[in-house]
Amino acid sequence: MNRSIALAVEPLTRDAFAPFGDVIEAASAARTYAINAGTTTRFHDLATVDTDREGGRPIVSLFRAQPRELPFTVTMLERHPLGSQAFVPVSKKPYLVVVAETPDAVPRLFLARNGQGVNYRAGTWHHPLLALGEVSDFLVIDRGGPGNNCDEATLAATYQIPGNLE
Ligand SMILES: NC(=O)N[C@@H](O)C(=O)O
Ligand code: NI
Repeated sequence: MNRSIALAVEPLTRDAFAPFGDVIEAASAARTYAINAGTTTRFHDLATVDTDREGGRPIVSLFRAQPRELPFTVTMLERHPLGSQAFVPVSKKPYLVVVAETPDAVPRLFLARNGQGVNYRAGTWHHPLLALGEVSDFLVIDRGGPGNNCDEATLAATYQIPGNLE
């Protein structure tokens, strides 16, 4: 059995996540401006929802995720070739994001905190939702429609998410 490779956790930032998609947070807004007579601030255009391929449409769902036990072994990744997929936490609980350029590349492990959301670009290899600590709700914006929109890959190596993420 091959040894499992330890992953180093990185803070989730717009620039670090750029190869994989968007970070949904106020700090990532290209444009921020007051609306509604100054009673509201708009953090504009944080992510691109790309769901129209092959007759798809954007849908909004709620995911209620059970927390994962750490340490956790990453053995598979998935991608959605026909559309983007965004996760916005309803709470401020941290959660984990695992992405990779290809199934053969060493994955990147990001810690999302303080309500940060992510939008996986269509085709981005990622691990299914990894909530931490308690049952966590996420608003999910992704593609509804015909066709296969989920490819899974069993990884040639396995990767360890450590128990202590601090
Ligand atoms: N299966 C499903 O809708 N969820 C996954 O795509 C995920 O990334 O969590
Ligand atoms: Ni997914």
